[in-house]
Amino acid sequence: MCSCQCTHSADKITPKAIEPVTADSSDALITSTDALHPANVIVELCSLFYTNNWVTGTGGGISIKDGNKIYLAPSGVQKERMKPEDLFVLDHQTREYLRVPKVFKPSACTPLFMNCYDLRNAGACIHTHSQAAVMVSLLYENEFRISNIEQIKAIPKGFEPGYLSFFDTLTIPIIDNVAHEQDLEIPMQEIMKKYPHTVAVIVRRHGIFIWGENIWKAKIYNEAIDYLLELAVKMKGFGIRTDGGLGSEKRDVDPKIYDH
Ligand SMILES: CSC[C@@H](O)[C@@H](O)C(=O)COP(=O)(O)O
Ligand SMILES: [Zn+2]
Repeated sequence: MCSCQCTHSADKITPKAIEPVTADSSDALITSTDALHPANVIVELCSLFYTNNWVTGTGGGISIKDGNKIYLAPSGVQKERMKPEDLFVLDHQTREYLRVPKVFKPSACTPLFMNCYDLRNAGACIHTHSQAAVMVSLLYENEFRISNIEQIKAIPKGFEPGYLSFFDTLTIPIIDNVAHEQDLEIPMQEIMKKYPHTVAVIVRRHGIFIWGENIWKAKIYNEAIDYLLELAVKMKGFGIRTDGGLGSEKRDVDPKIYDH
């Protein structure tokens, strides 16, 4: 019975909202002298990615999962100035915040990072506003495909253990952007189910989401994929095919003509 003495069954009672945990009482979650603590790694990598032009102007974000705890960069933060105390910590099972920073709101990327944890059992997710990803999303329609480039070998096959070979084709799906980033949650889930082997999703005119078993794998995938995206844009500029074929690509000034 519920507390109002009515006949509602207890299992239909909405759980009482847990009081938000203040930053003061939960600083231990993000305070460590260990450079490999997730809070310190997120700060380090956000700063590094800023210098690569991947997360400038507050765009993009990084999240790391450590056991049941999910560490998230906050919304609207200048990534190169971010500190461990700016981070959110979320309990994966209960979806309750274990820690909220004093000033920042949760990132709009949060539901998209949760997609990676829920659907792929990822250990970390990276979102960048890479210009190469944006350019590729304008040059390819539904998929980015590239083959016969050495750097492909840094990307996992996905369908079985091991990495792609030089002659394999790396395929990354592209979805359309929406007005509010959190509304990408369902389209991203759908494309992740349609491409069960991919470690990344490109969002047209926006950027890219990349995940991995842990943050260091995700970092490698992000660097390797961005290298391939940037290279593909240059290759297309010279009319060179990205599928490994030797012939020139048909050049067309109509931006509606996409590669296949
Ligand atoms: C430059 S604003 C970019 C945001 O709308 C969003 O795309 C993004 O990547 C970061 O969202 P945020 O809520 O600031 O973590
Ligand atoms: Zn974004």
